[in-house]
Amino acid sequence: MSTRNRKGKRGPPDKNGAPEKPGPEALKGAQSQGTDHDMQRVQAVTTKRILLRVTFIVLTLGIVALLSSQGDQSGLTTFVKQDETVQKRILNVACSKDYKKYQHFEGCTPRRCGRGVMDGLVGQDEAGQLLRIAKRGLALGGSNGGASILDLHSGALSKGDTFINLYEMVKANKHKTVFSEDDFSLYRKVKNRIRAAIAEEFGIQPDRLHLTHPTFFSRMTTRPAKTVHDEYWHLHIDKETYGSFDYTSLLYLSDYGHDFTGGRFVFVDKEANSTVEPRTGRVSFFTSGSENLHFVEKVASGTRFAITVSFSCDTKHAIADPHVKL
Ligand SMILES: O=C(O)CCC(=O)C(=O)O
Ligand SMILES: [Fe+2]
Repeated sequence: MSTRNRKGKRGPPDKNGAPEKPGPEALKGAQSQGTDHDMQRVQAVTTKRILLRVTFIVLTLGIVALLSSQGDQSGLTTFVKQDETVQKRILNVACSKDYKKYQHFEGCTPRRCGRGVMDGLVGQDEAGQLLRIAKRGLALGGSNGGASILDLHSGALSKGDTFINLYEMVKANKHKTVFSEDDFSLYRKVKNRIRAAIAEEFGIQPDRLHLTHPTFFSRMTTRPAKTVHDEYWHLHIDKETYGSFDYTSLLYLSDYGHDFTGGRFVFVDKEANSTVEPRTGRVSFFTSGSENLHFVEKVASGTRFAITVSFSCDTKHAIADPHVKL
C-alpha cells in the first residue's frame, strides 16, 4: 500500500473543491510531521507483517517436522526402526470383541492385548546360526514363487508349486540328517526364551503357552507368486488365519534396508498404520486377535528371512519340540 495515495485522499478540499494549498512553512512542518507519523506507521505495519510471516514459517516448519518424525503422508508411522536397538517397546491395544467368540482359557487367553518388540532377547550369533539352519533346509526345496517356508516340526518344506516333507525325503534318499541335535537345541532354547518373554509381558505362567502349528522359517523374495501360498502380503488376523494362535511372535533373521527393501511388517490401525522394520535378532510379538490386524509389505529387493513362532492356550493344539529324526 502506497502512503502517497492515502496522503492525497486525506487533504481537505478548498472552496472550489480543490485541495487547500498550505504555505511553504506550514507545508514544511506539515510535511515533516506527516512524514514522521507515516514512517512510524509504515514501520509498525512492516514489523507486524514480518512477525506474522516468521510465526507462520516457524509453525509450518514445526508441523512438517512433527509429521515427518511420525510418518509419511500415507499415514504410516514406524513402531520400531531397523537402525534403533530397543530393549523392550510395548504398545497396549484394546482387545478386540472377537475374543468372546473364542474358547476362553483362564490364566492364558489375553485379558490385556498389545504388541511388543525386543532386540536383546536373541543374540546376533544365535540369529546367524538360525539363518544358516534356514538356508540349509530351504536349499533342499524352495517355492517357484516369492515365499518359501520350512517347518522344523512337521518337516513341511515348499518345493516348486507345492510342499514336500523334508524328513521323509531325507529318509527315502538315505541322506544323513540335515539338522543336528545342536541345531534343534538352539531352536528350542530361543523358542523358550521368546515364550518366557511373552508370558512375563502378559502375566501368564510360561507352561500355559504351548508351541503350536504352524511354526516355521520363512524366506521371501521378489519373485512373482505362483500359488496362493506365495502371497504373503495379504492383510490378515492370525487368530482367524491359523485358528490355534493366541500369541504370535516373529524372530527376524535379516535386516530391512540392508538385506532387502520392502518387506516391513505393518500393523493396520484406525488412525495410522505402524511398521516394525525387521532387524537381525529382533523379536516382535503380539496377541493374535483382530486388535493386531497386519500384513507384510511385498519385498522390493533382496531376500527376507524370519521365523514365525506361535503359541496357543489350548493344549489340544500343542506341538512337540523338534528333535533329530532318525
Ligand atoms: O514375517 C512376518 O513379519 C509376518 C508373517 C506373518 O504375518 C505370519 O506368519 O502370519
Ligand atoms: Fe500373520
